[in-house]
Amino acid sequence: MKNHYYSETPGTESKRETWDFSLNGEKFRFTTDAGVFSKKEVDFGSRVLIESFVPPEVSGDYIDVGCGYGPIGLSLARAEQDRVVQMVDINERAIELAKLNADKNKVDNVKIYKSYLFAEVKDEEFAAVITNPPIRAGKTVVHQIFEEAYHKLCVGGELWVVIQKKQGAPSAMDKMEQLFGQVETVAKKKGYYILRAIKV
Ligand SMILES: C[S@@+](CC[C@H](N)C(=O)[O-])C[C@H]1O[C@@H](n2cnc3c(N)ncnc32)[C@H](O)[C@@H]1O
Repeated sequence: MKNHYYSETPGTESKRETWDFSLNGEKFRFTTDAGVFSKKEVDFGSRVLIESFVPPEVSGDYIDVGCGYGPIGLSLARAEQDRVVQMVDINERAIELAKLNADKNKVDNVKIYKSYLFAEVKDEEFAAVITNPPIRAGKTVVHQIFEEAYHKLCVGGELWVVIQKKQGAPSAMDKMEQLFGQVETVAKKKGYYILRAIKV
């Protein structure tokens, strides 16, 4: 468990790298490290999610669950500076990097902290829950994110998920439909599905 990207404290020796990356036409400089997800470049699925995302009509904060070193949350926060984007992850090294990356990229409208799923999240009534979920943590954890997201969203709030077909997109869709009463495939690219469910 220790060396997986979803460990609380990665056992692997730190080996930080810094690189530039454009997301939705905005330039970012990210520092990543051994023991965090997709450390060489922004994950393709996360990129498709960022590019497909359409802000919900309702006002309120967003939360990026399993934020890693921060590409999704920071990109959404830069795009919508009148909202606060909360970013949580279980991996302490990822949280440290997400804070550093927020600072270096001058993104202030974020609140970044360690949390097992929503365990430390005190706020309710989010306008959007966005996640590239930790598939390797297992289906139970992924589906738990959807369940807790439903309770943490305001009416009109939206759950946005990126998931590969081969990593469980069909069962994710079933679970989201069960909880929200509907689910929509907003985009499909190279086997990655972008799913959205609205709390009505
Ligand atoms: C697929 S990665 C996505 C990371 C990041 N959002 C990105 O786009 O690069 C999933 C993330 O979920 C985190 N994670 C795993 N289990 C978790 C849990 N129980 N609670 C919170 N985060 C968790 C992992 O540490 C990892 O950073």
